[in-house]
Amino acid sequence: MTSVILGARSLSKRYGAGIALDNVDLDIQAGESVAVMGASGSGKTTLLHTLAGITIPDAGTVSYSGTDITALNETQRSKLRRESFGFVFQQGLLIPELTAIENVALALMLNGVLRRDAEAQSAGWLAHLGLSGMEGRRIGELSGGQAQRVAIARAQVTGARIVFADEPTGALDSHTSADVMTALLEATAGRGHTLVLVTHDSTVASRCSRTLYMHDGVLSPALPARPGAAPAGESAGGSNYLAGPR
Ligand SMILES: Nc1ncnc2c1ncn2[C@@H]1O[C@H](COP(=O)(O)OP(=O)(O)OP(=O)(O)O)[C@@H](O)[C@H]1O
Repeated sequence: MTSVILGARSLSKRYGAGIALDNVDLDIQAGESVAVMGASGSGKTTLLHTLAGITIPDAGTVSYSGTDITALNETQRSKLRRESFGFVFQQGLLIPELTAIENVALALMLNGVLRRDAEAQSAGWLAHLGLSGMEGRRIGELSGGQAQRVAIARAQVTGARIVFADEPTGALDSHTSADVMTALLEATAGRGHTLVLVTHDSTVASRCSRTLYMHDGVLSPALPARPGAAPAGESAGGSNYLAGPR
């Protein structure tokens, strides 16, 4: 038995004359790890942000556990993001002035957890991710891979059912990248949670249970045969519907 946790229907998004999402349909099952690959500018980040309720599509819907998040107002969407989603981005989301444990605990404190309890839970996650003894270091005092593990701890400490990761290993060497992917997969799909990640790295994508490709805003389960060709698997005039594994 499968359960769709995140579903997109007929998503379209334009920026001026450019099309970032072109009639995208997608179902993601709980517990899946889905990698989205594709050329620069093909629409991967726009898709990730739209699925996460950060960007509102021009047309189409995104439903999370049966709720149409495109119909929620900004306050409701921020609450949903805070409580149910986690984010691991290549840069920008960790606060450099705070220590590792403060960065993780902040996610809980924003949900009303008292600092002492928040830090206790955060210490558990940091230890789980191999960062014992580094709780008091500021982000700049950590390596790239250690900082990404702090970001994974922060994304998971609230019990997020879906983690969205944009190039989570983009700045890391291949060894550290493999370690971060192991941590990210264990913290998400390993616990029955869901991971949606954007990557340019086919080795990273191969660690996920499914890889999708963006090409000029069109989502496909297979690489386009050649630049400019219609993505394989998409019949002429057919639907771009991508169901998860059954
Ligand atoms: N806020 C924005 N304003 C204008 N155009 C945008 C905006 N965000 C994205 N775009 C455009 O939409 C298209 C898709 O961008 P997006 O960032 O989703 O691509 P991407 O596949 O993630 O690229 P990359 O791999 O380089 O990060 C690009 O042509 C981009 O220039």
